[in-house]
Amino acid sequence: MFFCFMNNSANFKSGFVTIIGKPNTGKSTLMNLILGEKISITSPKPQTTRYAIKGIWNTSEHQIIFVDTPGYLKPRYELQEKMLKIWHNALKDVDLIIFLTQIDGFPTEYDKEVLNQLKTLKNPQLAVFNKLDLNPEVDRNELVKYLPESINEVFFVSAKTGENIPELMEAIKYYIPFHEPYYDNDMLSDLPMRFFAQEIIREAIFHFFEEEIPYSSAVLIERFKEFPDKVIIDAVIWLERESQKPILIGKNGSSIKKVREYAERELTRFMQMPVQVHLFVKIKHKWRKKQSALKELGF
Ligand SMILES: Nc1nc2c(ncn2[C@@H]2O[C@H](COP(=O)(O)OP(=O)(O)OP(=O)(O)O)[C@@H](O)[C@H]2O)c(=O)[nH]1
Repeated sequence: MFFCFMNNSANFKSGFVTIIGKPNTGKSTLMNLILGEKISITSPKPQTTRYAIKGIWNTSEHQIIFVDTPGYLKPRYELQEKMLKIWHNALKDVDLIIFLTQIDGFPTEYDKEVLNQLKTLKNPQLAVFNKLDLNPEVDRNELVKYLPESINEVFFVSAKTGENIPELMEAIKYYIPFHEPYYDNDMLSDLPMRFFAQEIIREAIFHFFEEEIPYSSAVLIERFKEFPDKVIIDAVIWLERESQKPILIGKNGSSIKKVREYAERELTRFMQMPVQVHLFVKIKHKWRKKQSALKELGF
């Protein structure tokens, strides 16, 4: 972690914001929109975010650090237990909690459970109803009735079209305390590039495959070598069963080639230099259910 004290904390604001809510409500999309850079993965399938990812929003007067938490869910197996722990940790000690939900179907049992947890917390809280573009005529008063008193302000936005996002961004700045910046101000994230490489490869797998393969895959970067003119990355994709291997690889390697090409394109764009990705597929039997395997894979 880098600290820098160039700014006078008397008028500089800095703090931590966590975005919580049901999977697939648009947490990653919202954070990427605010930060103006793609640093957390997005996909139309739920639960693609397994980590608390920090992204940093720097302005001349603010430094706001976002923790993009996994969707809250009741643990069913070992991996989800870990995700729930990450979720709880992300709530502790943050300066602002953004409860993100989508207008359609609100309040789900899920929303009610999360809002019940929020009631007990003292941090400032914003409720954000996303996907306004899909329900522009919604009766807002009807929805607001379900919110607890712990919520300070309510916003109706579209992370897709950007509607009402500037107003939300102003509110975020307002609730952040006066404090010197926590990080060097040209940093977008304190996560190493190899973490992004891992996430982008996972995103590619979510993009090209159905249900079973993405949820059974873990990606581990084995080599990340930076040269003056390019970056070379070797990554292993761990699957749970032998039978999944031919699916991921595809006929004559056609499917895994798509994953590789997607990852190379996205990483080249992000790192602004050519990136070569080499992928290897291996099996770790039922890794999602084994404590030791989860540890080895970095969970
Ligand atoms: N129409 C519409 N779609 C949106 C909006 N915001 C996000 N989406 C879509 O909703 C899907 C889920 O978005 P994500 O940002 O991945 O959701 P998330 O909450 O981070 O999901 P998890 O990682 O599963 O927790 C994607 O297909 C987005 O493109 C919005 O304002 N309007």
